[in-house]
Amino acid sequence: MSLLDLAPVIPVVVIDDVETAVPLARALVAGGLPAIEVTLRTPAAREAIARIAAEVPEATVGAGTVRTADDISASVAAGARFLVSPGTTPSLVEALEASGVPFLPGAVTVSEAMALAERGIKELKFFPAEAAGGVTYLKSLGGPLPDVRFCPTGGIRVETAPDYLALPNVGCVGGTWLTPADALASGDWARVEKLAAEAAALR
Ligand SMILES: O=C(O)C(=O)C[C@H](O)[C@H](O)COP(=O)(O)O
Repeated sequence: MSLLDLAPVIPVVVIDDVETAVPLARALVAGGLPAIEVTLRTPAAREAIARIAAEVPEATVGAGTVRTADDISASVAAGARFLVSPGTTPSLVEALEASGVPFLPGAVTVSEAMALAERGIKELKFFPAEAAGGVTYLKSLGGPLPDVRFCPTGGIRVETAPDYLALPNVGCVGGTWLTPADALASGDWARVEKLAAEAAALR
């Protein structure tokens, strides 16, 4: 099954305290969102991926903010089952292809999407979605590139997600709104589960 079809929303999570990783993942899964993207933006990220992979088998945990070949090897070694990059460089795409796990490379322009499609990569992250043109822009890409599907991420919230999900070239959306920093800090897993359930029902 494709990464874009696991759930209508991929939660993008920024984990500062590794102790929150497992309860956070459990709350997201309980709410109905099994695919979880842990961004490599914090020092705790790698260990967080490892703990979720080991202790929450119902989750499909992946790494986000993947920028280098080292990010890829460290993430896969930690247990990441998919990889997401904010953008794409020639060396990064080669390393993603060699990683052995599914991946969503970032693209915004028609040329970036065409270059990836030329290599047979037709499931992409569209980042930063809102800032780059949002629903209108993605709808336009669907004309000339109907075979390329996207996971738009960046600035999307529960109120705007349905407009993206209604597009034929959108498989799912990504976002941080399901895991507010204050809920993580206070361990309010019931709130995270509720936000996840609301998102899981979007499609
Ligand atoms: O870290 C990455 O790899 C990114 O590409 C950026 C994230 O996907 C966005 O920061 C999502 O954040 P929100 O806009 O708050 O939903």
